[in-house]
Amino acid sequence: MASPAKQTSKNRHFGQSFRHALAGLVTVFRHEGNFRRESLAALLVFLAAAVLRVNRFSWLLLILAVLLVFLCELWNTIIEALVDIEVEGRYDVRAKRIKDMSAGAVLVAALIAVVCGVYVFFPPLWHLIGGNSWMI
Ligand SMILES: Nc1ncnc2c1ncn2[C@@H]1O[C@H](COP(=O)(O)OP(=O)(O)OP(=O)(O)O)[C@@H](O)[C@H]1O
Repeated sequence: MASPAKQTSKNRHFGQSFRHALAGLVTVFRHEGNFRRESLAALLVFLAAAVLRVNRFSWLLLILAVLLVFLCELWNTIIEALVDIEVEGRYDVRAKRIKDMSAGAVLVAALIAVVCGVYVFFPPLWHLIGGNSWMI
């Protein structure tokens, strides 16, 4: 997925832009342990959804929740990289604040994903263990 050597000019066509965007995703996947863990968690969530045969709306909810977490993790990685370029390894209290707020955004996205997961999986799991139907 290597890009043309040392390009700094604008991409000339959609294919080139798309290739660079894909290279960006591969870079995040290779270098960010959190992104890999979240990808694994997403796979398990989709596997559980398939096994429990959840409905179309639940699939939509799960896919959007997973994409939201990926998006926030991507932005978090971008912000960390920009901060690191700026401070060049020095301790800076503003760098700490920016990185911590950025990580906070990922946490909020993860909480939204957990709420979606509970909404989707609680009823079928409750049904599976024979719980009372008035609960759901
Ligand atoms: N230059 C800096 N100045 C001050 N604090 C910093 C600096 N760099 C990092 N930190 C602090 O250290 C923490 C870890 O920074 P690092 O860049 O390693 O993030 P990370 O481990 O990749 O985070 P995440 O788990 O969100 O991906 C930050 O959340 C921040 O609190």
